Amino acid sequence: MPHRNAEPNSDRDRQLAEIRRSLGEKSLVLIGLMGAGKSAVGRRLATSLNLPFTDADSEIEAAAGQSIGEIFAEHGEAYFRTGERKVIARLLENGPQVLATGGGAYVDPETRTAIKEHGISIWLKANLRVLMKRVGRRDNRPLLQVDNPETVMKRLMAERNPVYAQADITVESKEAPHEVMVSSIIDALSARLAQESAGDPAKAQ
Ligand SMILES: Nc1ncnc2c1ncn2[C@@H]1O[C@H](COP(=O)(O)OP(=O)(O)O)[C@@H](O)[C@H]1O
Ligand SMILES: O=C(O)C1=C[C@@H](OP(=O)(O)O)[C@@H](O)[C@H](O)C1
Ligand SMILES: [Mg+2]
Repeated sequence: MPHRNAEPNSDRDRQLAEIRRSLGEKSLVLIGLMGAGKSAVGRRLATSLNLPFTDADSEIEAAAGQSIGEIFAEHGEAYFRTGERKVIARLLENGPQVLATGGGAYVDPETRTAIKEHGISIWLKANLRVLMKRVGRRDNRPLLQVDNPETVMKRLMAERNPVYAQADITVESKEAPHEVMVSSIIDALSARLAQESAGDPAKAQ
């Protein structure tokens, strides 16, 4: 029954078009801890919204001509953070897009201010068990190349979660297919837009 199938699709299309329109030149910026799904889910979110996708870590690697691991090993974390700050400031000029940041980016006050100015931030919030399960698959995160990565992750959660909580939108990153995460993000964005257009004073701060 083409008519019955067409209705939900066009509703979805309208929802996606409304999000794109409301963004203007702003970027959707994914923040959260290592393993939250910023890169993997961000890429699919961009496809759904028909927006370009950018991964800040890949851009840092391209600018440096080195992998994140090499940058940390050869120059140290402070050098990486300086590059990250510069690269994200540059990338934020290219909206609209979906921008996946590395886990430490939003914790930097300058980068956080730039994201607030040029983006809508989305915190993918996951619990320790989910994060550890996901980061265990690859060894490309220098901060976790230690004897007890779970201790480091716990410390980072304690330090960073209160900062991530400043995000415009929080979406729980659960054990669900990537596409389910994309739908949750799109619904959360739509709900926020609806609140904004209704002039919710809680959103005017
Ligand atoms: N919702 C999800 N369900 C299952 N696996 C996921 C989900 N989100 C991300 N992953 C997987 O977890 C790993 C880490 O995800 P990634 O996007 O690299 O995280 P981040 O960029 O936030 O560090 C990848 O293998 C990714 O495919
Ligand atoms: O949390 C962090 O400080 C980091 C997260 C990594 O990105 P992901 O969050 O995409 O893994 C990467 O930027 C670097 O290893 C440092
Ligand atoms: Mg990533």
